[in-house]
Amino acid sequence: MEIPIIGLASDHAGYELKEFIQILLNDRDMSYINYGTYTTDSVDYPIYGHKLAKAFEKGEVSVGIGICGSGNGINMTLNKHQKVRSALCWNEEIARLAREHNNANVLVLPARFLSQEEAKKIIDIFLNTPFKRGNKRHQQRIEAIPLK
Ligand SMILES: O=C(CO)[C@H](O)[C@H](O)[C@H](O)COP(=O)(O)O
Repeated sequence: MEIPIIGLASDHAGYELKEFIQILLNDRDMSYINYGTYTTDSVDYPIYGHKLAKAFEKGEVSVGIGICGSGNGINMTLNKHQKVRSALCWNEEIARLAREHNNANVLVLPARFLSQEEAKKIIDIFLNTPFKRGNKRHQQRIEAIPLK
């Protein structure tokens, strides 16, 4: 089984949650690369969303976690990239569906609207739920997303 390398990216609003996530991943001996931001100074989320998406497209990481205040800005940025299916998840059920139905490869968290404990549960669901690979309708819909 492929051991995932997780790419992390956030703006200033997501910095603290990203720090927490790194502790969580360290505790679990999981590999990750942090693409910034590296301080709480105000920055623009597109810079970090594009960094994470490019790393994903180059194969440096096989799954991503993006974070900003509401989640919307970094999610919009990530989804501009053809190979990325980024899902904004604010509870466990949305995270489970993002994997089972959408085969999302990047999880986006809204840092200003989640506790660390909620984020931890969402991350666990996202990383451990498989796509319903044999399901024709979900597969067809995913294949129809990219612009031809
Ligand atoms: O893109 C966003 C909103 O859709 C993110 O939540 C940003 O983190 C947020 O806009 C940052 O806000 P700030 O007032 O500059 O801290």
